[in-house]
Amino acid sequence: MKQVRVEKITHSYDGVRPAVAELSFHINAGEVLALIGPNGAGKSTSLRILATLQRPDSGEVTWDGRDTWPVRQAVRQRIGFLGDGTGLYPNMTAAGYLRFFAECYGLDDGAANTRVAELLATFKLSSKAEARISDLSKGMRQRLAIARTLVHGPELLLLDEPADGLDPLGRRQLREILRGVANEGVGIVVSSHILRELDGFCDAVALIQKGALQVFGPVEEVIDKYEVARRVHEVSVTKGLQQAIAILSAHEGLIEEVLPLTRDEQIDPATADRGKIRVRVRGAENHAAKLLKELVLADVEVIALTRMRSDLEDVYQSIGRDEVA
Ligand SMILES: Nc1ncnc2c1ncn2[C@@H]1O[C@H](COP(=O)(O)OP(=O)(O)OP(=O)(O)O)[C@@H](O)[C@H]1O
Repeated sequence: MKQVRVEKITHSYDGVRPAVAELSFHINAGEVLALIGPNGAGKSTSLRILATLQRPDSGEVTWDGRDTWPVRQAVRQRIGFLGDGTGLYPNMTAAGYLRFFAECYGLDDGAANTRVAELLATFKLSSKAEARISDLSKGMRQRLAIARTLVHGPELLLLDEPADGLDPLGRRQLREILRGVANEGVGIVVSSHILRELDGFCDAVALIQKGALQVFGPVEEVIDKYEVARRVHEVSVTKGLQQAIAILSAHEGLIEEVLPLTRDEQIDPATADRGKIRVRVRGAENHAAKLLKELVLADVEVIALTRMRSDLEDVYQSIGRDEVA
């Protein structure tokens, strides 16, 4: 497939309140689309409809312009789907589990063994091939569940909250793996209610809220459209706070907050010598670097300068939503 389009899908489970309403977005081959929204926004419903597991009340999902519902059996062969829960069998070995699915998809012994070995290697599970699933860590189990969705070489991968519960290292590994899968031409839709999980690795983003689309487009366009021109940074100062406030006010004029360095401290922002300043910094990262240099040259003791929010979080803030973590 080249492009999958969700065209004005509306679906209600109770016939009263729509779980998704007039939702439209698309995914191109080789792209990662982040489907973001708070709990209950309609992400899982959208993914199930995309997977042809549920028929929308109205609207359609098309593959290269053709409605998928009449040909759903064939389309399902071309989709990898990870829904709520991993669907792992705890008593199987990692390799046995993948081989089982490879056989379900009709691969012969030789092809199945090759595919299983490839997937175990891609998902960094080769050393655990003969380990029982119940003995794997959460991150490994999650990787195995995703590996299973790729056994049959799908063209579209639909993953419902795949990063849920993974630690930062697990999330980074997952991103790298999915980026690699997308680079081979697979279109990927990943849902999450946590913006930070998906920032920096998806190509396009669809933000949904109460079943309705708020924003859709390539990440860069969305960021430009919502004029995320100023990024919130936190400057931690152990000496020279007033000097730092003066410099940052003169340059940026947008100090959001002055806070104590630690929770136990109480400070008066007008007189304190140490503290944290939250400031909206204009433009690219190198602008922050220039400010840092100026602070240091003015003898301000800066112990850290950290970006507080990701670009997508700033987009979300600028459309006035706060339900996404
Ligand atoms: N099988 C179902 N029967 C009845 N209502 C449902 C069903 N599945 C979802 N809903 C309702 O549809 C709406 C959208 O739910 P959905 O699971 O698609 O959202 P979500 O964004 O995936 O949420 P979460 O992040 O909590 O998984 C919610 O109001 C939910 O209660």
